[in-house]
Amino acid sequence: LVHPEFTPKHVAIIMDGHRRWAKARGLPVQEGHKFITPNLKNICNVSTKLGIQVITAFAFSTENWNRSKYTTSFAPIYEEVDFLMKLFEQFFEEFMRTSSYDALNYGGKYDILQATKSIASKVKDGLINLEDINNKLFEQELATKCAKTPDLVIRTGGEQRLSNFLLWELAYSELYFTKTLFPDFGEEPFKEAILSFQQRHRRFGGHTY
Ligand SMILES: CC(C)CCOP(=O)(O)OP(=O)(O)O
Ligand SMILES: [Mg+2]
Repeated sequence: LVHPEFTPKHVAIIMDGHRRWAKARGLPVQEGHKFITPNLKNICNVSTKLGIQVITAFAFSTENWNRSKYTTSFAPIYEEVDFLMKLFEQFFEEFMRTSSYDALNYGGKYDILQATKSIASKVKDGLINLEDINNKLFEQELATKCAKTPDLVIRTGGEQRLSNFLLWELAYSELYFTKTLFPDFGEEPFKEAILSFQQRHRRFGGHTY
């Protein structure tokens, strides 16, 4: 990697392409999802070596609840979702000690709306004044607390969209899209994303060349 001093401190990852990977091999979709834990573990280990402090992985969105829902006479069955939830339980058991955290049942618009409602009710109750509302106060109301905005967001699987992920936090993050499906997203493709970041010229809307 060139310029190690320009390594991003916070990398967000939209893990995508699990089902396509499985279908291309004639496997059940769960075989694609199974790569979440080992690949994230690998990415966290590589990140530690590179000096990346935080990994935020988009693991399950508020919209993902509608997956493989079919109803029996008793109740809706969420086969794929149940499998993913069990996978996340295993993930948290393995990962509680690292600084990676998972965006689970997360939606950017939902988070912005709940922060807005919380602030509005505090203004109504006289706890804060309108003139107190600024970026810092708003960010404290977000579930993510906007602790550290991602320097880089990577999306695997070929799509080039944010899918309602970290809509406030990604204001000036560098975007990196790769066709590589997440099950194939190992150390080398991850390092290619970091190398691409290191060659960017971030201006944050400010100074010109
Ligand atoms: C829920 C999420 C981690 C799964 C990401 O992969 P995916 O199921 O969207 O896979 P496809 O984009 O290939 O359908
Ligand atoms: Mg997908």
